[in-house]
Amino acid sequence: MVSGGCVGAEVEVDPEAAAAAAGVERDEAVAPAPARELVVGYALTSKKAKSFLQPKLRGLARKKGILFVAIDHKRPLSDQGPFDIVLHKLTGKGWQQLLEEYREAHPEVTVLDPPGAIAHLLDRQSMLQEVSELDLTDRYGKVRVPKQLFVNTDPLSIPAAVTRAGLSLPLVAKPLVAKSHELSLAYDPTSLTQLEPPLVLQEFVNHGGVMFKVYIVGDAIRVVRRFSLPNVDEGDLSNNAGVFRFPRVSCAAASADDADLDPCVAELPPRPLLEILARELRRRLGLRLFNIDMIREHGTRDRFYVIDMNYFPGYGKMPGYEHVFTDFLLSLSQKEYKRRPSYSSGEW
Ligand SMILES: O=P(O)(O)O[C@@H]1[C@@H](OP(=O)(O)O)[C@H](OP(=O)(O)O)[C@H](O)[C@H](OP(=O)(O)O)[C@H]1OP(=O)(O)O
Ligand SMILES: Nc1ncnc2c1ncn2[C@@H]1O[C@H](COP(=O)(O)OP(=O)(O)O)[C@@H](O)[C@H]1O
Ligand SMILES: [Mg+2]
Ligand SMILES: [Mg+2]
Repeated sequence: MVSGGCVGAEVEVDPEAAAAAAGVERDEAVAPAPARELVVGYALTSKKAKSFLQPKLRGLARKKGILFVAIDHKRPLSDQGPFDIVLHKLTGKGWQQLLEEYREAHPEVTVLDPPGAIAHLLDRQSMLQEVSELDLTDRYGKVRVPKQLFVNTDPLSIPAAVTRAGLSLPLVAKPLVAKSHELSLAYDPTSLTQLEPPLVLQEFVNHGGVMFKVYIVGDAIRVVRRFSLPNVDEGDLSNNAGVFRFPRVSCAAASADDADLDPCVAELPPRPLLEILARELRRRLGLRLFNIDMIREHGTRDRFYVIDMNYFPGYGKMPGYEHVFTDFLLSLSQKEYKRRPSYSSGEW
């Protein structure tokens, strides 16, 4: 039975990430502050601006010669600025139009990230396409995508479509649009007819109730563990009928002792595997700001699944994000952008 557990509660952050947050031992070269202020225009919802532009980020940025300036997303950008970088996470045709006009007039300005690249992650079918095609297997492990099926037909025909596609229950039903977080779990064929397409149906993979949020900021990678859904066993399948909505609880960071977690479940994915995955996805997607939701198949050590990807996620919850982000912005201003990947983990 899937409980309404706190999906998303952060349970652990790597000690080294904390050290990195303190700026104690960081192994990447910190780009020197620019001669003049680096002006970063931002176009974000008020919720996003509040969660991302925390005082600790603004303060450190100021010290490093970086100035965040709000963009009026209803006026031409050329009448505002000048900007060195435009940072955005807004939808809407009006904004896209203004941004494209600005990019044509100002190719020298870095846009984080280009709308065409962001588009890959806006729906739950295309978002995992590159991971699926990459089919990463190396000596550190294997990274795949669960079997999934896009359905946009009469709900009564979903059970037959699932059978034809060879998907096994239980299935996670996810709205096609990534911004919608109304997810549910279907245990039996009949419950599939209660679903509301368009949806992506994804095989549920047992993963011991812990997932990994892999945050990417340029070359930098940070991994945190979050509580996730518990395993589903045969009993659940036979004792449950119907569709179970599970709450999207994006809990604030909560520290918890690793000892509470089975080490086989809680061990972070191998660093070299994440570095290859991140490098490949940056290249294939043309994105610098995204995260990867990853789970380890229960009972295995090195078989992983990517179940979700997000553009410009909640970096404010990532310990030390203010250091990672300001170094990244400075590296862009140097235009060399030759940092060694910075990685912090308590276990690598
Ligand atoms: O705000 P937060 O901190 O919950 O961040 C959300 C992300 O949570 P996470 O960083 O992964 O823990 C969240 O990630 P999940 O989809 O929950 O895995 C999304 O990226 C969400 O953006 P959107 O609503 O899908 O456009 C993010 O919301 P926005 O604030 O970017 O709208
Ligand atoms: N295929 C899956 N197998 C197991 N658990 C899953 C699967 N897909 C999603 N989940 C669980 O549901 C949560 C939310 O799913 P996700 O695809 O990340 O949607 P959202 O974009 O709302 O975060 C995940 O963090 C994980 O706990
Ligand atoms: Mg997710
Ligand atoms: Mg998501």
